[in-house]
Amino acid sequence: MKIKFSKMHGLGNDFIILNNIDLSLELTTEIIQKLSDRKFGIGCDQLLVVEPASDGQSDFFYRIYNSDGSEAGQCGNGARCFISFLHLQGLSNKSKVKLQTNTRVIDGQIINPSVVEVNMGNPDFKPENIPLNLFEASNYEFKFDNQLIQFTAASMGNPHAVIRIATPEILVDNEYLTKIGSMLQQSPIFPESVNVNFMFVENEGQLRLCTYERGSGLTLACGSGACATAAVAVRDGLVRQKVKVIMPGGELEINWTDAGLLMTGEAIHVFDGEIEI
Ligand SMILES: N[C@H](CCC[C@H](N)C(=O)O)C(=O)O
Repeated sequence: MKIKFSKMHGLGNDFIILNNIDLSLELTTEIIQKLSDRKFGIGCDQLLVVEPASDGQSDFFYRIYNSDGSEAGQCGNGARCFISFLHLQGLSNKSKVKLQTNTRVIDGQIINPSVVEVNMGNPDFKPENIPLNLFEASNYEFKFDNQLIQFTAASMGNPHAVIRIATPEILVDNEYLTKIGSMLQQSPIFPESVNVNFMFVENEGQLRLCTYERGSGLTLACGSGACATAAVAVRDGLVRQKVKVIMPGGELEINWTDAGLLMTGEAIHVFDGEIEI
């Protein structure tokens, strides 16, 4: 079966986007892994699928798969590209769009053809909603190479752990990030695994972030990670409510308003294609 796709990215966090509004596509884990494979397929961090909404209030269902085939409840950079895709494909001409995921409903707005703002909602710090098998606390700690490492946890509709690092050099030590990230992901305290965010606070208006994502590993940017990290930093009094989050692939503006965490950033169309599945 031949299928059409769009390739898009937000700050180098890259996506294959498919239109499955008629629910004709049978996307097995094997097909998702093959499409996501950067050698044998098209290649992406996440595969995003347009489906009809089922909640009676949203415009579309926004389904999210990681490159390993696992399904996720949120993808911030992907949401901006998904909304831009809806316009590029003529699936919507509304400047404001409501999206249903399997964990949350989010509202997005086209600012211009390559910039989208999404209200990602509020963080949920309750361990049972992350999920995290620990008692409620603002900080948790674990041992790594005889070093005590602290983290906090929040859900943005997908699970996030946030580790504050002392020097920005750690953000380019991919071996260290991968070791810690995969260790936390495999820990029984995160029964649904976790996206691991490494945060360096530059000043009260700027954070640096690198994320070891659940199901995709190190990515160039993570929108839901930027939101979870900004929320933790604001809650801990480290930054102002409106903060620039700088990641290897670029930067996002995160503004924690009374309405929720507003994430504004690019949504870039790279190419369209067809592939046999
Ligand atoms: N890149 C995404 C994160 C995908 C989340 C996924 N890795 C998971 O929760 O399993 C973002 O921009 O928010």
